[in-house]
Amino acid sequence: MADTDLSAQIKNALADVEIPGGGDLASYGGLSDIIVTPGAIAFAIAVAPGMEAAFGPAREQAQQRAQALGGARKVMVSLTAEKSNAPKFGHGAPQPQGKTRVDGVKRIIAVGSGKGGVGKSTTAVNIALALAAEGLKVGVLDADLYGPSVPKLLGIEGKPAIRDDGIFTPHEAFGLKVMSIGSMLVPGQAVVWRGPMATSGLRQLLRETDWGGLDVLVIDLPPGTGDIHIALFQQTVVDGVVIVSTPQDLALIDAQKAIDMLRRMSVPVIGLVENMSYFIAPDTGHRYDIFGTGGAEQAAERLDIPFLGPIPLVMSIREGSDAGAPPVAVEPNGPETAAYRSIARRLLARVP
Ligand SMILES: Nc1ncnc2c1ncn2[C@@H]1O[C@H](COP(=O)(O)OP(=O)(O)OP(=O)(O)O)[C@@H](O)[C@H]1O
Repeated sequence: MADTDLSAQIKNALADVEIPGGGDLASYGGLSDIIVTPGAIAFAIAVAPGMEAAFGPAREQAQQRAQALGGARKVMVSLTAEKSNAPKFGHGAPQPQGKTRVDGVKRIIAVGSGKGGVGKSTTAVNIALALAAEGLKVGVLDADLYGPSVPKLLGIEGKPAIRDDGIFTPHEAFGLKVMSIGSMLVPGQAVVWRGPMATSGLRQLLRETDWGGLDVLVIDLPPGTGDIHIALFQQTVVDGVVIVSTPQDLALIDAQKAIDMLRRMSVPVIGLVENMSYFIAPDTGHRYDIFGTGGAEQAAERLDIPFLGPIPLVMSIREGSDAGAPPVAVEPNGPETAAYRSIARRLLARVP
């Protein structure tokens, strides 16, 4: 059945769901679009602040109706309450209330960037592998809704398994437990996963996955600063964020914005990684500082955050990434692996 037909059928079924104060859910103004993908159904019910509990039974029934029609798809129905007074953040502001840890995950490290295409996902995956090489149990959550590339980087295909109780069983690759928001999307559909939909999707991937006891979960964030970041940092204890930048100035200015946001939200910045920092000639092994290296290190100093290290621009990183064979896993003795491992060790020194 076409996704649009199923979406319409679900909406019809919601006409039987009564909401507090009278009326039915299908005609309720707070019901979002119903998004249907090959693996998931997602929609949100926006309610007035304080009405979350009253709407609980309606959400439950909506979930059941959608599940009955959706077959094996994972159903995500979220209740969202718009806060009338948006929280204010500032330097040294108290942590927003309600941040919790994720069951079975000791530490969460997020990897972000000011802009896209700087190699954030590549860095996130290889840092995760480098942490695993230190003997830690590591997972990766790809939260980059607008360009989920972790499955390709780790050679993962298909959807994660879902247990009878609705909990995801993550993929496994090179010893990592892996979940990607990409497996819930169909190409071109990311744009409709806005606001509450995207954030509730992320929340479920994070909290309804059997991570099986991790020392560290590495989250690959979308580039920039958006809804996903704000929701994650408000709801979940993130132990620190690594910012990836390239040496070019523009990327650094964008990185600065990301760092400002983290400070305003009282999320610790672990440090800055300079990706594609210098070029190693494959034939001679010579190093060339093609962009004038050191920009990120100086920027880190200026911003008063630690510099975690440079990663070279090397063909093997690109080729290995495209082939689902990340260098840290497949070339444990290569120079690029040494760069990632040194960054991982500096990172560990900053996150207890
Ligand atoms: N150090 C590197 N050397 C060579 N190529 C690299 C390096 N880092 C990343 N790349 C390549 O650059 C491209 C972009 O990398 P990646 O997808 O990790 O970026 P991103 O910042 O996550 O992008 P997006 O914002 O689109 O998610 C990929 O083709 C990747 O293989």
